[in-house]
Amino acid sequence: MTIAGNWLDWTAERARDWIAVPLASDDKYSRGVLGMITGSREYPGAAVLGVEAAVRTGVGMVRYRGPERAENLVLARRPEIVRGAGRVQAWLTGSGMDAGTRSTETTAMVAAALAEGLPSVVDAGCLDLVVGGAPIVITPHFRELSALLSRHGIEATPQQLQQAPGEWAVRAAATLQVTVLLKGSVTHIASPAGMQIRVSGSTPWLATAGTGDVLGGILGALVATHAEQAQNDQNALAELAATASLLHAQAALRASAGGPIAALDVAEALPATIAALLGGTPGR
Ligand SMILES: NC(=O)C1=CN([C@@H]2O[C@H](COP(=O)(O)OP(=O)(O)OC[C@H]3O[C@@H](n4cnc5c(N)ncnc54)[C@H](OP(=O)(O)O)[C@@H]3O)[C@@H](O)[C@H]2O)[C@@H](O)CC1
Ligand SMILES: Nc1ncnc2c1ncn2[C@@H]1O[C@H](COP(=O)(O)OP(=O)(O)O)[C@@H](O)[C@H]1O
Repeated sequence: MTIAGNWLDWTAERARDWIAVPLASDDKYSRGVLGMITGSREYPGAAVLGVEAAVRTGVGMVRYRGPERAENLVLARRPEIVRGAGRVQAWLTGSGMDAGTRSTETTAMVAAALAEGLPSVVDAGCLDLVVGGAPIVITPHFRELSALLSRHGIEATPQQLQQAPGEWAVRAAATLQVTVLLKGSVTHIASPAGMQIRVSGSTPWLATAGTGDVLGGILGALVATHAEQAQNDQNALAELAATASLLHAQAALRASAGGPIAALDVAEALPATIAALLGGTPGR
């Protein structure tokens, strides 16, 4: 473990502790159910990417709610997914949505989901719906965080955020009172309680469309499988976020092997990445 300044550099050893390995006594519900409200008519593919990543990370079940086209694509790719309303342990919302074109019905559905107070991951097109003080982790890139801060009266360009990502992640967590995962070549995670974690060692081949949607799915699955801890402790949410980012980076390295990758390749590399992280012991 390295701590540079106030930043804790996240390691595989620490990430390992946040993989919920199922026990003989588990069933799908005891492992945790992730509710996903993602995708839109404009971006149906983002729903597929997030669902694939969540399933490949390991979760008891995914319940998906979204527009018909996205739902059809999700089910065509992953028949394991259950559609419609139902009980969940955590939510992932916003990937593949645009706050500017989001329907009133979708806005109401996401607001109701977040109002349940369950631990939630909020991405892209639902960042405007975040309420401080809840067990929420947001996953913006620089443009998204710049726009979100502006809603709270703080003006900073995406370029300014990129020049000092750690400082801005900390400031955003304090202002918004949620855990912030600020994406970049180095990803910075800050909790309102003051935890600061950095994840590096990825590959620039990750700079391709849809990899952020994959990260959302990974984090959603990790939160759903640790719902109780995430509910009660913003620092647990920060450690889960760091673990998701580390898995994302390692899956990208595995999928890339030095060459180009597509977002779905990263999701598909997750099971082998997780097995390697756990030490490759079957049944561990
Ligand atoms: N497969 C899927 O379903 C995918 C779905 N996705 C989903 O898409 C949603 C929006 O996410 P995002 O990151 O694209 O949004 P955002 O920060 O508003 O960026 C817009 C900015 O980019 C700029 N810009 C555009 N084109 C440019 C160009 N050629 N060269 C240079 N600049 C260019 C544009 O600038 P402008 O054209 O206005 O000058 C504007 O500033 C989100 O829900 C995400 O989940 C993605 O994950 C991808 C895969
Ligand atoms: N140059 C880079 N090096 C390493 N990782 C990167 C780089 N650029 C982007 N990433 C990672 O790729 C992902 C891109 O996410 P995002 O910007 O939301 O894309 P999208 O909206 O297309 O899914 C993030 O996890 C980010 O940390």
